Amino acid sequence: MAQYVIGDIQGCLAEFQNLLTILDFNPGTDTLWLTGDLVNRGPQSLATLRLIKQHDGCMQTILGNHDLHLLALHYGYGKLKRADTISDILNAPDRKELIDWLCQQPLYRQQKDYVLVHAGIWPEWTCAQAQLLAQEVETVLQHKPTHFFAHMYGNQPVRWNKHLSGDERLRFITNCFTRMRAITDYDALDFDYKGTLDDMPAHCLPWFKAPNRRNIDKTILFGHWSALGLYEADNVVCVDTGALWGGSLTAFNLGDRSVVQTPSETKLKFENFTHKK
Ligand SMILES: Nc1ncnc2c1ncn2[C@@H]1O[C@H](COP(=O)(O)OP(=O)(O)O)[C@@H](O)[C@H]1O
Repeated sequence: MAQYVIGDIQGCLAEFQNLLTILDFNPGTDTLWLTGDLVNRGPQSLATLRLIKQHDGCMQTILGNHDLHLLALHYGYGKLKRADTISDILNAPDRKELIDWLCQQPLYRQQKDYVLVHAGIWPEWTCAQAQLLAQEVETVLQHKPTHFFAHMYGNQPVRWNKHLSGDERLRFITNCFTRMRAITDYDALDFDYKGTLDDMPAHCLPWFKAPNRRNIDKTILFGHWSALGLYEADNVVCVDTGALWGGSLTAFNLGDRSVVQTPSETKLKFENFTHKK
């Protein structure tokens, strides 16, 4: 009856399957929370998405920025980039079923003392408020997807104001849940910084260290920030350890807070190569 949270898979199916084997994952009794970004940049986005959809009772996800990018492309918005590896999904015979299922996934999950989001929660929002704001976006995404994706891309506005309305409000909420890492000058979203905590410029702070942070009554589980890596402090746990970038895929056990990791296939191939040399 174990429950784990697993970081951004991004099409790294081999690492995901290795991790399930090490955990001795039992779909009948165990559950997974996935931090989103199931697809893109990695080698097996289509097979990963199919596997998770097939097990959606025991593998529960939320949406990350790369999942939203895939959905936007399906609805005719955004541009396929050179590094994207999601064309196989867009060309798949079961494209519609996969997209319809993905579009129904939330931005926020909560259970007992844990909350799951892809990137973070805006510091001034309590968990209860964040849950309602996520639902505002989910409602539009599920019922008016074409409208939602027509207005999703963009970095503005960078500050929260409860009077924000319409597409600007939806964009700000979506950007917090799926793209935020650092904030600048205590109250503005920063979209540039992706590096480590040690190298963060003086005018930036990670969202979870903001002095005005109000979502500290629960432990917030998130991914999205591979340079942060496994981070467990400040009432947050980051489990994105860069499976895609030669790091590892991480599972964090919500019962005893133990950690299991499996190295990325890229790293294994490199080590075998240098070993043979
Ligand atoms: N609101 C948005 N504005 C801009 N890009 C977005 C937005 N939502 C999703 N995306 C997608 O997020 C991805 C951003 O990639 P990148 O900046 O490299 O982030 P990451 O570090 O998560 O890979 C792109 O695929 C982009 O299309």
